[in-house]
Amino acid sequence: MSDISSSSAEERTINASQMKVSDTDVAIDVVGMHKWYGDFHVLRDIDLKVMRGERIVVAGPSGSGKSTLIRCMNRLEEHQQGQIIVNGTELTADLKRIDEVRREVGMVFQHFNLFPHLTILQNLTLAPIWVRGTPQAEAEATAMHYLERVKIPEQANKFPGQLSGGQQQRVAIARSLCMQPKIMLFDEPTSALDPEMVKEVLEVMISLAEEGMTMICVTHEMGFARQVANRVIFMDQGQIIEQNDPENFFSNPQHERTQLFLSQILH
Ligand SMILES: Nc1ncnc2c1ncn2[C@@H]1O[C@H](COP(=O)(O)OP(=O)(O)OP(=O)(O)O)[C@@H](O)[C@H]1O
Repeated sequence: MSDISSSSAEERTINASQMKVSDTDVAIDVVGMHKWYGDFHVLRDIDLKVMRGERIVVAGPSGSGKSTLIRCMNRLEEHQQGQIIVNGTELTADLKRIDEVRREVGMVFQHFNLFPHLTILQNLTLAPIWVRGTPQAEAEATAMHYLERVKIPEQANKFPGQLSGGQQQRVAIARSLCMQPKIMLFDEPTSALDPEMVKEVLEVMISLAEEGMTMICVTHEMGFARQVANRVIFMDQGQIIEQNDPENFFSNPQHERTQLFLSQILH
């Protein structure tokens, strides 16, 4: 397995100019969006346009609303004001399409959320068979393809508890890929992992980025942000207060809250 840390930035940095995106090629459009938990105004006037093929890292202090924002993008959480348009569907307006939207938007969580009593193969084929109606043999072939893709085909018949955390997270990524999503949301996918397992999960995410997957990642992995993101978004107290390409974001943060955050995590 290649060593991310020893790869040069030139080898790994993905050229933003290679992305073929235009104003009409919007994957997710969040417009004037607000969300409350009871009386608590958790997201305030969020505007965010994500183009197809973009790789966005969402950074910010604990409690700033990062997870809530991406959970709103596949309606795991409901917003109360404004619009979230995913692949052309406004999430509150067209509830009938919500299942379809969820299939187009894969999500990987901090805790892998695998069913412990099912084998890896069964975890991967469950939704394709029962949600999509895919024949079992086809679902299993697809599952094996994606297990190869995340480099653990030999684990297919084991149970989640027999795998390391890094392997379980790779299974969770493969499970999302089995639904052939157009967009992948990652909510701190490496936070629950031991340090030595972080790299193997980041490598899978990097390869997805290299293949052009639209990705929005909440992560504290600033090395990943530098290497892979073409935009870093900084949230504070429910607002996006700064966004920039990684080079400028890290070298020249504009907002004092961003400067403080970076000084705390990078030193
Ligand atoms: N279901 C909920 N009900 C009420 N408040 C919630 C709920 N979920 C999150 N919150 C609160 O909303 C705020 C934003 O939470 P969120 O998890 O989005 O932040 P975050 O930036 O992802 O934080 P972290 O980096 O610690 O995961 C926090 O103050 C949190 O306590």
